[in-house]
Amino acid sequence: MALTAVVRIPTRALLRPWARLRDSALGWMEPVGGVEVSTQRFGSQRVLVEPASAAGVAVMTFKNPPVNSLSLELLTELVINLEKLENDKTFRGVVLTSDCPGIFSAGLDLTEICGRNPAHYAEYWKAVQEMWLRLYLSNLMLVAAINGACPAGGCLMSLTCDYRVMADNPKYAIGLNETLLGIVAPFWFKDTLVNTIGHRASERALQLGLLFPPTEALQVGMVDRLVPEDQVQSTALSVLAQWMAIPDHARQLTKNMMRKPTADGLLKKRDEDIQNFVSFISRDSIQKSLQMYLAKLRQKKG
Ligand SMILES: CCCCCCC/C=C/C(=O)SCCNC(=O)CCNC(=O)[C@H](O)C(C)(C)COP(=O)(O)OP(=O)(O)OC[C@H]1O[C@@H](n2cnc3c(N)ncnc32)[C@H](O)[C@@H]1OP(=O)(O)O
Repeated sequence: MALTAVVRIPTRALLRPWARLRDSALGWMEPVGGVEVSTQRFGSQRVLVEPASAAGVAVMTFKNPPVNSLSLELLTELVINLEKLENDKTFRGVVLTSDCPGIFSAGLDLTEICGRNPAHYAEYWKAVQEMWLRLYLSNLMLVAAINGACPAGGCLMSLTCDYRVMADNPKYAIGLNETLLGIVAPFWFKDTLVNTIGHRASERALQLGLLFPPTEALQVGMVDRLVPEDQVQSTALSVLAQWMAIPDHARQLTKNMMRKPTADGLLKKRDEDIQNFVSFISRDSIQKSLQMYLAKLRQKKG
């Protein structure tokens, strides 16, 4: 891939993302008798965080209607809230789920990667990398409660979790469908998939941009369990309860041992990956493909 575009990569946003967002996590920690304890509900506009009834567990719900596309704002809020959970030692496990009926996440926000300028593409891609790195290397136990469609970046987000529970509804599908949009899943998307379903299945799934209905997703190992739609979250919570029985220290070191080499692949060349993305996404032919895809999505209603 030609590396032609050279862009300044803004670091302001993601080094201290909270500096550019009004932090609406009111009541996150309140001093009680000199001890900090978690209060009932926190989070931000697009990412709600609620402690579950089981001690040590939180539910993180994405609320970015209509389709939970991964806008720059949603990505930033996700990282902020995850960091808060990581820092609050009362939490050991998190369920990730969606507030948008029938949709877990539509993946990257196409309006962030279409018709913008190179500096914006760079800032956005850095946020996507950050989301992946933070989730993939999280010390917390993460369980995805996939209660709807889960294409591309939505699928990637779920693949960073330690376990995936999906609604058994044939209307929903999950997969890395990038090639259908005329774009290429980057190597770290590919690595995450290979680590989950193996090389041969990934090769086929990535080339064909396969979106697997739940039964096939279970067969190929992309999800771990299918349950009726109204039991997705409760099942995710009961899976977490089982994982909580494992001593944290041993589990965390094991997770890190399994995942760090993959994460290092990106950590070693983050800037190069951003330059690659910007130069690829700025091509006229790629912008045309994305515009046509967006237009098709928008026409569906008409
Ligand atoms: C080296 C370079 C590498 C480049 C790598 C780039 C990696 C990219 C990863 C990605 O994630 S790209 C995004 C891929 N996502 C998709 O293909 C999903 C597209 N969306 C859908 O299939 C459907 O919307 C849905 C999620 C199945 C939901 O269907 P539903 O019928 O319920 O809703 P819609 O009417 O289709 O959509 C409502 C509304 O939302 C807009 N929209 C949908 N998806 C996106 C999106 N990803 N980004 C931005 N906007 C999206 C859609 O256009 C509709 O808008 P309006 O018509 O209401 O304006």
